[in-house]
Amino acid sequence: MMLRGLGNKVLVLNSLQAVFDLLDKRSSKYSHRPDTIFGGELMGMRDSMVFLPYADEWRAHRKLAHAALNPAQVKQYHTMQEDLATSLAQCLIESPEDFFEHVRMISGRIIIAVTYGIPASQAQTECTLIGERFLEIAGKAAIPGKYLCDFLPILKYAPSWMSFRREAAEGRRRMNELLYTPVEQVKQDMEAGISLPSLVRNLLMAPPDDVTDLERRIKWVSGSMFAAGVETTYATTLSFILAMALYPEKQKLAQAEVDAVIGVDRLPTIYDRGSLPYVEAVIKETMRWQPALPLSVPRRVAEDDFYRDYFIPKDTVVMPNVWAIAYEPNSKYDPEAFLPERFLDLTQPTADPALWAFGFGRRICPGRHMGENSVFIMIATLLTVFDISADGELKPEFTQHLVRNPEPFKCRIVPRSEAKVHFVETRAALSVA
Ligand code: HEM
Repeated sequence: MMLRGLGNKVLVLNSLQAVFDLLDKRSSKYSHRPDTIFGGELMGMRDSMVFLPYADEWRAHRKLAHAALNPAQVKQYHTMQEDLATSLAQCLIESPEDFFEHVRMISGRIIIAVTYGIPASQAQTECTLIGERFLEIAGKAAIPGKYLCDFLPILKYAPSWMSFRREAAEGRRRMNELLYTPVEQVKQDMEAGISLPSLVRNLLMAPPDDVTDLERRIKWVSGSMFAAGVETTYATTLSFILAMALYPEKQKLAQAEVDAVIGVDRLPTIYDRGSLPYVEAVIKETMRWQPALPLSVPRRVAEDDFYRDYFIPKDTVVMPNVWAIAYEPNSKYDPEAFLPERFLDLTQPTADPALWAFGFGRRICPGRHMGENSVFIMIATLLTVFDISADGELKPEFTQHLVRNPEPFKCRIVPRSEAKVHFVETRAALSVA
Protein backbone atom coordinates (compact mmCIF):
# COMPACT_ATOMS: atom_id res chain seq x y z
CA MET A 1 0.00 0.00 0.00
CA MET A 2 1.49 3.40 -1.00
CA LEU A 3 0.51 6.57 0.90
CA ARG A 4 1.38 10.07 -0.31
CA GLY A 5 1.09 13.45 1.38
CA LEU A 6 3.02 16.72 1.96
CA GLY A 7 5.65 15.52 -0.52
CA ASN A 8 6.27 12.27 1.43
CA LYS A 9 5.78 8.74 0.13
CA VAL A 10 5.20 5.85 2.53
CA LEU A 11 5.12 2.21 1.40
CA VAL A 12 3.40 -0.16 3.87
CA LEU A 13 4.36 -3.83 3.47
CA ASN A 14 1.55 -6.09 4.68
CA SER A 15 2.98 -9.61 4.18
CA LEU A 16 6.03 -11.43 5.49
CA GLN A 17 6.85 -12.44 1.91
CA ALA A 18 7.02 -8.81 0.69
CA VAL A 19 9.04 -7.78 3.78
CA PHE A 20 11.59 -10.59 3.18
CA ASP A 21 11.72 -9.94 -0.57
CA LEU A 22 12.65 -6.30 -0.05
CA LEU A 23 14.26 -5.80 3.39
CA ASP A 24 16.11 -9.11 3.45
CA LYS A 25 16.89 -10.03 -0.17
CA ARG A 26 17.45 -6.44 -1.34
CA SER A 27 19.15 -5.31 1.85
CA SER A 28 21.63 -3.00 0.13
CA LYS A 29 18.76 -0.79 -1.14
CA TYR A 30 16.43 -1.02 1.86
CA SER A 31 18.70 -0.63 4.91
CA HIS A 32 18.66 3.18 5.27
CA ARG A 33 16.54 4.99 7.84
CA PRO A 34 14.30 7.98 7.08
CA ASP A 35 15.79 11.27 8.18
CA THR A 36 13.94 13.25 10.83
CA ILE A 37 14.50 16.93 11.54
CA PHE A 38 13.53 17.00 15.22
CA GLY A 39 15.12 13.75 16.49
CA GLY A 40 17.79 13.21 13.82
CA GLU A 41 19.08 16.71 13.16
CA LEU A 42 18.06 19.04 16.00
CA MET A 43 18.50 16.51 18.83
CA GLY A 44 21.47 14.81 17.16
CA MET A 45 20.17 11.22 17.30
CA ARG A 46 21.25 10.72 13.69
CA ASP A 47 24.60 9.54 15.08
CA SER A 48 23.05 6.70 17.08
CA MET A 49 23.12 3.17 15.65
CA VAL A 50 19.33 3.04 15.30
CA PHE A 51 19.21 6.09 12.98
CA LEU A 52 22.62 6.10 11.29
CA PRO A 53 22.52 5.88 7.49
CA TYR A 54 23.51 2.51 6.07
CA ALA A 55 27.21 3.30 5.57
CA ASP A 56 30.67 2.83 7.12
CA GLU A 57 29.94 4.56 10.45
CA TRP A 58 26.92 2.29 10.98
CA ARG A 59 29.04 -0.77 10.05
CA ALA A 60 31.60 0.14 12.73
CA HIS A 61 28.82 0.47 15.35
CA ARG A 62 27.28 -2.87 14.33
CA LYS A 63 30.69 -4.55 14.57
CA LEU A 64 31.07 -3.33 18.17
CA ALA A 65 27.49 -4.36 19.02
CA HIS A 66 27.97 -7.80 17.49
CA ALA A 67 31.22 -8.33 19.40
CA ALA A 68 29.36 -7.70 22.68
CA LEU A 69 25.91 -9.14 21.97
CA ASN A 70 26.46 -12.33 19.94
CA PRO A 71 24.94 -15.56 21.32
CA ALA A 72 28.23 -16.68 22.93
CA GLN A 73 28.91 -13.30 24.62
CA VAL A 74 25.42 -12.83 26.07
CA LYS A 75 25.91 -15.94 28.23
CA GLN A 76 28.13 -13.96 30.59
CA TYR A 77 25.19 -11.64 31.38
CA HIS A 78 22.86 -14.45 32.50
CA THR A 79 23.60 -14.09 36.21
CA MET A 80 23.00 -10.33 36.13
CA GLN A 81 19.70 -10.83 34.32
CA GLU A 82 18.66 -13.50 36.84
CA ASP A 83 19.64 -11.22 39.75
CA LEU A 84 17.52 -8.43 38.34
CA ALA A 85 14.52 -10.70 37.70
CA THR A 86 14.79 -11.61 41.41
CA SER A 87 14.92 -7.89 42.22
CA LEU A 88 11.71 -7.42 40.23
CA ALA A 89 10.06 -10.18 42.29
CA GLN A 90 11.28 -8.52 45.52
CA CYS A 91 9.82 -5.14 44.48
CA LEU A 92 6.51 -6.80 43.55
CA ILE A 93 6.29 -8.55 46.92
CA GLU A 94 6.77 -5.17 48.64
CA SER A 95 4.43 -3.02 46.52
CA PRO A 96 2.60 -5.03 43.85
CA GLU A 97 0.32 -2.10 42.95
CA ASP A 98 3.37 -0.25 41.54
CA PHE A 99 4.08 -2.97 38.96
CA PHE A 100 4.33 -0.51 36.03
CA GLU A 101 7.17 1.41 37.77
CA HIS A 102 8.92 -1.79 38.90
CA VAL A 103 8.92 -3.37 35.43
CA ARG A 104 10.13 -0.08 33.95
CA MET A 105 12.95 0.35 36.46
CA ILE A 106 14.15 -3.27 36.18
CA SER A 107 14.02 -3.19 32.33
CA GLY A 108 16.30 -0.13 32.52
CA ARG A 109 18.57 -1.64 35.15
CA ILE A 110 19.06 -4.82 33.10
CA ILE A 111 20.34 -2.76 30.17
CA ILE A 112 22.51 -0.59 32.44
CA ALA A 113 23.94 -3.66 34.21
CA VAL A 114 24.73 -5.51 30.98
CA THR A 115 25.97 -2.45 29.09
CA TYR A 116 28.04 -0.84 31.85
CA GLY A 117 28.35 -3.56 34.56
CA ILE A 118 27.42 -1.01 37.20
CA PRO A 119 26.01 -2.91 40.21
CA ALA A 120 22.66 -2.14 41.82
CA SER A 121 23.60 0.91 43.74
CA GLN A 122 22.81 4.60 43.69
CA ALA A 123 25.06 4.83 40.60
CA GLN A 124 22.99 2.31 38.66
CA THR A 125 19.69 3.89 39.62
CA GLU A 126 21.08 7.31 38.66
CA CYS A 127 22.19 5.98 35.24
CA THR A 128 18.73 4.47 34.70
CA LEU A 129 17.14 7.83 35.53
CA ILE A 130 19.51 9.62 33.13
CA GLY A 131 18.38 7.18 30.42
CA GLU A 132 14.71 7.67 31.34
CA ARG A 133 15.05 11.47 31.16
CA PHE A 134 16.46 11.09 27.64
CA LEU A 135 13.68 8.67 26.59
CA GLU A 136 11.00 11.15 27.72
CA ILE A 137 11.99 13.35 24.76
CA ALA A 138 13.40 10.69 22.39
CA GLY A 139 10.15 8.67 22.69
CA LYS A 140 8.12 11.65 21.50
CA ALA A 141 10.62 12.38 18.72
CA ALA A 142 9.96 8.89 17.32
CA ILE A 143 6.19 9.48 16.94
CA PRO A 144 5.50 10.25 13.27
CA GLY A 145 3.87 13.68 12.92
CA LYS A 146 4.53 14.75 16.50
CA TYR A 147 6.68 17.69 15.37
CA LEU A 148 5.68 19.89 12.46
CA CYS A 149 9.32 20.47 11.48
CA ASP A 150 9.50 16.81 10.31
CA PHE A 151 7.03 17.72 7.54
CA LEU A 152 8.23 21.30 7.00
CA PRO A 153 12.05 21.09 7.23
CA ILE A 154 12.35 24.86 6.76
CA LEU A 155 11.22 25.16 10.40
CA LYS A 156 14.61 23.91 11.54
CA TYR A 157 15.78 27.50 11.00
CA ALA A 158 13.14 28.83 13.43
CA PRO A 159 14.50 30.97 16.30
CA SER A 160 16.11 28.99 19.11
CA TRP A 161 13.64 30.37 21.70
CA MET A 162 10.69 28.58 20.06
CA SER A 163 9.40 25.75 22.25
CA PHE A 164 10.25 22.83 19.89
CA ARG A 165 13.80 24.19 19.41
CA ARG A 166 14.25 24.47 23.20
CA GLU A 167 12.87 20.94 23.65
CA ALA A 168 15.30 19.59 21.03
CA ALA A 169 18.21 21.37 22.77
CA GLU A 170 17.16 19.82 26.10
CA GLY A 171 16.90 16.40 24.36
CA ARG A 172 20.45 16.81 23.03
CA ARG A 173 21.72 17.74 26.51
CA ARG A 174 20.07 14.67 28.06
CA MET A 175 21.42 12.44 25.29
CA ASN A 176 24.98 13.68 25.92
CA GLU A 177 24.52 12.95 29.62
CA LEU A 178 23.51 9.37 28.74
CA LEU A 179 26.44 8.99 26.34
CA TYR A 180 29.13 10.25 28.69
CA THR A 181 28.22 9.65 32.37
CA PRO A 182 28.00 5.82 32.51
CA VAL A 183 31.06 5.20 30.27
CA GLU A 184 33.15 7.54 32.47
CA GLN A 185 31.96 5.53 35.49
CA VAL A 186 33.12 2.25 33.85
CA LYS A 187 36.54 3.76 33.11
CA GLN A 188 36.89 4.87 36.74
CA ASP A 189 35.81 1.41 37.98
CA MET A 190 38.33 -0.24 35.62
CA GLU A 191 41.12 1.96 36.96
CA ALA A 192 40.08 1.10 40.52
CA GLY A 193 40.00 -2.62 39.58
CA ILE A 194 36.35 -3.02 40.63
CA SER A 195 34.58 -3.16 37.25
CA LEU A 196 32.19 -6.05 36.54
CA PRO A 197 31.92 -7.79 33.13
CA SER A 198 30.00 -5.55 30.75
CA LEU A 199 29.62 -4.67 27.11
CA VAL A 200 31.64 -1.44 27.54
CA ARG A 201 34.41 -3.05 29.62
CA ASN A 202 34.77 -5.93 27.17
CA LEU A 203 34.99 -3.55 24.21
CA LEU A 204 37.51 -1.26 25.93
CA MET A 205 39.67 -4.23 26.95
CA ALA A 206 39.43 -6.26 23.72
CA PRO A 207 38.14 -4.13 20.83
CA PRO A 208 37.43 -5.89 17.54
CA ASP A 209 40.12 -5.46 14.86
CA ASP A 210 39.88 -2.47 12.49
CA VAL A 211 37.55 -0.32 14.62
CA THR A 212 39.11 3.10 15.09
CA ASP A 213 37.91 6.12 17.10
CA LEU A 214 36.96 3.54 19.68
CA GLU A 215 35.88 5.54 22.72
CA ARG A 216 33.49 7.84 20.84
CA ARG A 217 31.92 4.90 19.05
CA ILE A 218 31.59 2.85 22.25
CA LYS A 219 29.71 5.79 23.81
CA TRP A 220 27.26 5.89 20.91
CA VAL A 221 26.80 2.11 20.74
CA SER A 222 26.20 1.78 24.48
CA GLY A 223 23.81 4.79 24.52
CA SER A 224 21.87 3.22 21.63
CA MET A 225 21.45 0.04 23.70
CA PHE A 226 19.53 1.89 26.39
CA ALA A 227 17.36 3.81 23.94
CA ALA A 228 16.50 0.70 21.89
CA GLY A 229 16.46 -1.98 24.59
CA VAL A 230 14.42 -0.60 27.50
CA GLU A 231 11.04 0.25 25.96
CA THR A 232 10.79 -3.02 24.00
CA THR A 233 11.59 -5.20 27.05
CA TYR A 234 9.18 -3.17 29.21
CA ALA A 235 6.33 -3.29 26.65
CA THR A 236 6.63 -7.08 26.22
CA THR A 237 6.72 -7.81 29.97
CA LEU A 238 3.74 -5.53 30.69
CA SER A 239 1.72 -7.09 27.86
CA PHE A 240 2.47 -10.49 29.44
CA ILE A 241 1.11 -9.31 32.84
CA LEU A 242 -2.02 -8.03 31.09
CA ALA A 243 -2.44 -11.34 29.22
CA MET A 244 -2.13 -13.36 32.44
CA ALA A 245 -4.78 -11.18 34.13
CA LEU A 246 -7.10 -11.69 31.14
CA TYR A 247 -6.42 -15.40 30.51
CA PRO A 248 -5.93 -17.12 33.91
CA GLU A 249 -6.36 -20.60 32.40
CA LYS A 250 -3.21 -20.08 30.25
CA GLN A 251 -1.35 -18.85 33.33
CA LYS A 252 -2.28 -22.07 35.20
CA LEU A 253 -0.93 -24.21 32.32
CA ALA A 254 2.36 -22.26 32.26
CA GLN A 255 2.71 -22.50 36.06
CA ALA A 256 2.05 -26.24 35.96
CA GLU A 257 4.90 -26.62 33.46
CA VAL A 258 7.27 -24.49 35.55
CA ASP A 259 6.46 -26.47 38.71
CA ALA A 260 6.88 -29.81 36.94
CA VAL A 261 10.15 -28.93 35.20
CA ILE A 262 12.10 -26.80 37.67
CA GLY A 263 10.44 -28.16 40.81
CA VAL A 264 9.04 -26.12 43.68
CA ASP A 265 12.26 -25.37 45.56
CA ARG A 266 14.14 -22.84 43.42
CA LEU A 267 13.76 -19.93 41.02
CA PRO A 268 14.20 -20.43 37.26
CA THR A 269 17.43 -19.65 35.43
CA ILE A 270 18.03 -18.75 31.80
CA TYR A 271 19.36 -22.28 31.23
CA ASP A 272 15.83 -23.58 31.91
CA ARG A 273 14.56 -21.90 28.72
CA GLY A 274 14.97 -24.95 26.50
CA SER A 275 12.97 -27.15 28.92
CA LEU A 276 9.87 -24.94 29.13
CA PRO A 277 8.09 -25.17 25.74
CA TYR A 278 4.72 -23.95 27.02
CA VAL A 279 6.29 -20.90 28.71
CA GLU A 280 8.16 -20.19 25.44
CA ALA A 281 4.83 -20.47 23.58
CA VAL A 282 3.25 -17.99 26.06
CA ILE A 283 6.10 -15.53 25.34
CA LYS A 284 5.73 -15.94 21.56
CA GLU A 285 1.96 -15.48 21.89
CA THR A 286 2.47 -12.32 23.97
CA MET A 287 4.75 -10.93 21.25
CA ARG A 288 2.22 -11.86 18.55
CA TRP A 289 -0.88 -10.70 20.45
CA GLN A 290 0.60 -7.25 21.20
CA PRO A 291 3.77 -6.66 19.11
CA ALA A 292 5.99 -4.09 20.88
CA LEU A 293 6.84 -2.47 17.53
CA PRO A 294 3.70 -2.94 15.38
CA LEU A 295 5.25 -1.09 12.43
CA SER A 296 8.80 -2.29 13.23
CA VAL A 297 11.31 0.57 12.66
CA PRO A 298 10.91 2.38 9.31
CA ARG A 299 13.41 2.19 6.45
CA ARG A 300 14.13 4.41 3.45
CA VAL A 301 14.79 3.24 -0.14
CA ALA A 302 18.24 4.30 -1.34
CA GLU A 303 17.41 4.24 -5.07
CA ASP A 304 14.46 3.74 -7.46
CA ASP A 305 13.23 0.15 -7.45
CA PHE A 306 10.60 -2.12 -9.02
CA TYR A 307 8.76 -4.90 -7.17
CA ARG A 308 5.96 -7.04 -8.67
CA ASP A 309 5.24 -4.41 -11.33
CA TYR A 310 5.12 -1.60 -8.77
CA PHE A 311 7.48 1.36 -9.00
CA ILE A 312 9.06 2.37 -5.66
CA PRO A 313 10.73 5.78 -5.97
CA LYS A 314 14.01 6.64 -4.22
CA ASP A 315 13.55 8.02 -0.67
CA THR A 316 10.18 6.30 -0.13
CA VAL A 317 9.74 5.50 3.57
CA VAL A 318 9.09 1.75 4.02
CA MET A 319 7.03 0.45 6.97
CA PRO A 320 6.97 -3.32 7.62
CA ASN A 321 3.42 -3.84 8.92
CA VAL A 322 4.27 -6.35 11.60
CA TRP A 323 0.73 -6.05 13.01
CA ALA A 324 -0.75 -7.45 9.76
CA ILE A 325 1.76 -10.34 9.87
CA ALA A 326 0.89 -11.11 13.52
CA TYR A 327 -2.87 -11.02 12.78
CA GLU A 328 -2.76 -12.94 9.49
CA PRO A 329 -6.00 -14.99 9.17
CA ASN A 330 -5.59 -18.65 10.18
CA SER A 331 -8.24 -21.28 9.52
CA LYS A 332 -7.67 -23.04 12.87
CA TYR A 333 -6.65 -20.34 15.36
CA ASP A 334 -8.49 -17.02 15.76
CA PRO A 335 -5.81 -14.26 15.51
CA GLU A 336 -7.71 -12.15 18.10
CA ALA A 337 -7.54 -14.90 20.76
CA PHE A 338 -4.63 -15.44 23.17
CA LEU A 339 -3.69 -19.04 22.33
CA PRO A 340 -0.07 -20.11 23.06
CA GLU A 341 -1.08 -23.55 21.70
CA ARG A 342 -0.87 -22.19 18.13
CA PHE A 343 2.95 -22.26 18.45
CA LEU A 344 2.97 -25.91 19.56
CA ASP A 345 0.80 -27.13 16.69
CA LEU A 346 2.98 -28.38 13.83
CA THR A 347 -0.03 -29.19 11.61
CA GLN A 348 -1.01 -25.51 11.22
CA PRO A 349 2.18 -23.52 11.76
CA THR A 350 2.00 -19.82 12.74
CA ALA A 351 4.94 -17.57 11.75
CA ASP A 352 7.28 -17.48 14.77
CA PRO A 353 7.70 -13.90 16.11
CA ALA A 354 11.47 -14.59 16.07
CA LEU A 355 11.12 -14.16 12.27
CA TRP A 356 9.54 -10.70 12.39
CA ALA A 357 9.48 -9.11 15.89
CA PHE A 358 13.19 -8.19 15.87
CA GLY A 359 13.36 -6.67 12.42
CA PHE A 360 14.90 -7.82 9.17
CA GLY A 361 17.99 -8.14 6.98
CA ARG A 362 21.16 -6.29 7.87
CA ARG A 363 19.44 -4.02 10.40
CA ILE A 364 17.94 -6.85 12.43
CA CYS A 365 17.98 -6.08 16.17
CA PRO A 366 21.52 -6.71 17.49
CA GLY A 367 20.14 -7.03 21.05
CA ARG A 368 17.67 -9.81 20.26
CA HIS A 369 19.53 -12.64 22.04
CA MET A 370 19.89 -10.57 25.17
CA GLY A 371 16.35 -9.16 24.88
CA GLU A 372 14.85 -12.65 24.56
CA ASN A 373 16.74 -13.78 27.67
CA SER A 374 15.61 -10.72 29.68
CA VAL A 375 11.98 -11.24 28.73
CA PHE A 376 12.20 -14.98 29.43
CA ILE A 377 13.75 -14.67 32.89
CA MET A 378 11.35 -11.93 34.01
CA ILE A 379 8.31 -13.88 32.77
CA ALA A 380 9.48 -17.27 34.10
CA THR A 381 10.23 -15.68 37.51
CA LEU A 382 6.79 -14.01 37.62
CA LEU A 383 5.08 -17.32 36.76
CA THR A 384 7.09 -19.14 39.44
CA VAL A 385 6.48 -16.67 42.27
CA PHE A 386 3.13 -14.97 41.65
CA ASP A 387 -0.50 -15.45 40.74
CA ILE A 388 -1.67 -12.59 38.53
CA SER A 389 -5.40 -11.83 38.34
CA ALA A 390 -7.72 -9.05 37.18
CA ASP A 391 -8.75 -6.39 39.68
CA GLY A 392 -12.15 -5.36 38.31
CA GLU A 393 -13.07 -5.18 34.64
CA LEU A 394 -10.07 -5.05 32.29
CA LYS A 395 -10.30 -3.19 28.99
CA PRO A 396 -6.89 -3.46 27.28
CA GLU A 397 -5.76 -0.15 25.79
CA PHE A 398 -2.37 0.70 24.34
CA THR A 399 -0.26 3.79 23.65
CA GLN A 400 0.00 4.87 20.02
CA HIS A 401 3.78 5.39 20.02
CA LEU A 402 6.49 3.69 17.94
CA VAL A 403 6.81 1.23 20.84
CA ARG A 404 3.30 0.21 21.90
CA ASN A 405 2.79 -0.16 25.68
CA PRO A 406 -0.34 -1.08 27.64
CA GLU A 407 -2.06 1.99 29.11
CA PRO A 408 -2.24 1.90 32.94
CA PHE A 409 -4.44 -0.94 34.21
CA LYS A 410 -5.04 -2.58 37.57
CA CYS A 411 -4.36 -6.19 38.53
CA ARG A 412 -3.54 -8.28 41.60
CA ILE A 413 -0.04 -9.78 41.85
CA VAL A 414 0.07 -12.10 44.86
CA PRO A 415 2.87 -14.53 45.92
CA ARG A 416 1.83 -18.14 45.33
CA SER A 417 3.18 -19.23 48.76
CA GLU A 418 5.38 -18.16 51.68
CA ALA A 419 8.00 -20.62 50.42
CA LYS A 420 8.25 -18.67 47.12
CA VAL A 421 8.78 -15.43 49.04
CA HIS A 422 11.55 -17.17 50.96
CA PHE A 423 13.29 -18.31 47.70
CA VAL A 424 13.19 -14.74 46.43
CA GLU A 425 14.79 -13.42 49.63
CA THR A 426 17.44 -16.16 49.68
CA ARG A 427 18.29 -15.64 45.99
CA ALA A 428 18.35 -11.84 46.41
CA ALA A 429 20.92 -12.16 49.21
CA LEU A 430 23.32 -13.86 46.74
CA SER A 431 22.83 -11.16 44.10
CA VAL A 432 25.74 -9.11 42.69
CA ALA A 433 23.84 -6.94 40.16
C1 HEM B 1 11.84 -7.70 23.28
C2 HEM B 1 12.89 -6.99 23.03
C3 HEM B 1 13.24 -6.32 21.71
C4 HEM B 1 12.51 -6.19 20.55
C5 HEM B 1 11.11 -6.70 20.25
C6 HEM B 1 13.34 -5.44 19.61
C7 HEM B 1 12.96 -5.12 18.31
C8 HEM B 1 13.74 -4.39 17.43
C9 HEM B 1 13.35 -4.04 16.09
C10 HEM B 1 12.03 -4.42 15.41
C11 HEM B 1 14.35 -3.30 15.55
C12 HEM B 1 14.38 -2.69 14.13
C13 HEM B 1 15.18 -3.57 13.19
C14 HEM B 1 14.96 -3.24 11.73
O1 HEM B 1 15.03 -2.09 11.33
O2 HEM B 1 14.69 -4.18 10.95
C15 HEM B 1 15.39 -3.17 16.55
C16 HEM B 1 16.57 -2.49 16.36
C17 HEM B 1 17.53 -2.33 17.35
N1 HEM B 1 17.54 -2.92 18.59
FE1 HEM B 1 16.09 -4.12 19.36
N2 HEM B 1 14.52 -5.14 20.22
C18 HEM B 1 14.51 -5.66 21.49
C19 HEM B 1 15.50 -5.57 22.43
C20 HEM B 1 16.70 -4.92 22.26
C21 HEM B 1 17.76 -4.88 23.23
C22 HEM B 1 17.72 -5.56 24.60
C23 HEM B 1 18.77 -4.11 22.69
C24 HEM B 1 20.12 -3.75 23.26
C25 HEM B 1 20.79 -4.43 24.13
C26 HEM B 1 18.33 -3.68 21.37
C27 HEM B 1 19.06 -2.89 20.52
C28 HEM B 1 18.67 -2.52 19.25
C29 HEM B 1 19.44 -1.62 18.38
C30 HEM B 1 20.75 -0.94 18.74
C31 HEM B 1 18.72 -1.51 17.19
C32 HEM B 1 19.09 -0.70 15.95
C33 HEM B 1 19.81 -1.57 14.93
C34 HEM B 1 20.13 -0.85 13.62
O3 HEM B 1 19.45 0.09 13.25
O4 HEM B 1 21.12 -1.26 12.99
N3 HEM B 1 17.08 -4.20 21.14
N4 HEM B 1 14.99 -3.86 17.68
